[in-house]
Amino acid sequence: MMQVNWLNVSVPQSFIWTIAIYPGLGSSPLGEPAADQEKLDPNTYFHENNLLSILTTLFMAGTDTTSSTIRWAITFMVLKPEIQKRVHDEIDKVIGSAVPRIDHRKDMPYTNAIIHETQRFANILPMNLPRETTRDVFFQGYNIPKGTYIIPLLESVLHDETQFEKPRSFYPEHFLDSEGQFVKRFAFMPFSAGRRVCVGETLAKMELFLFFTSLMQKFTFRPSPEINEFHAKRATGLAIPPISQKICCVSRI
Ligand code: HEM
Repeated sequence: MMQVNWLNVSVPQSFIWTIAIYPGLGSSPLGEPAADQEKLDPNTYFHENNLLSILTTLFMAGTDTTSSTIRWAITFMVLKPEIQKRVHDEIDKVIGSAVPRIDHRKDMPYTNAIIHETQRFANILPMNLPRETTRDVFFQGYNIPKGTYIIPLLESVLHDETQFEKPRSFYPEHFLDSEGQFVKRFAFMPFSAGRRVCVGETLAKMELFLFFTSLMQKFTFRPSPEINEFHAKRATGLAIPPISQKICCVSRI
């Protein structure tokens, strides 16, 4: 409650604040009559069980996915030193020694293409998330009864040969036009699509750009001399990372 002295209580300060503190102050964020007792009822939105559940979901959905993608990006840089060099060149030209910012992205089509191609090719959530129909559905000639489990395989779009020239290769040109400018692809759906699309998509895209460029700005990645052959093999997990392999991070500074 210390915060209340200096916060403007009519302006929600954060998600946690909105659910955990605001309703107790006298009115809900929606301007409805407040309810301290609402916070005590486990069936209401403002109960702390709900807050805990939402935050756990955000952490679970938001950490492994992003870190697995970064691990794939580094793996591809180790395997493709000529591509790594082009990313380094673009970082040196656009960012230099500054701290990477999200507004650098629009001037970095090659790096942006690498991140998109990493997500497309690595396909870290091939089984997506299972969903269930809430009513009978007729879709593309099929009757799908209410209560059917649906597992939309993202590979069917991410590796679709009618959509990508070289679906089974790491090929950044999938996201570049003939002028070297970044191009969006309709079939790029690592975050799925529709009403249940990943709620963290925008945050994840910002994180991927900032983490990847920060790492690449500071290091050159090479296979460790201790290992004979470096692979892009899939490990297991919900968000599938590459297998663990030793690499050398050579400082560029
Ligand atoms: C590279 C990073 C990420 C990828 C590839 C990814 C991908 C996905 C996919 C495919 C889904 C399922 C969508 C569907 O069922 O159709 C999903 C759901 C979800 N994602 Fe992400 N995600 C990423 C990062 C994040 C981040 C950073 C957050 C939040 C901090 C997040 C939060 C969620 C949540 C809460 C759901 C469940 C949404 C729902 O059930 O309606 N994700 N994500």
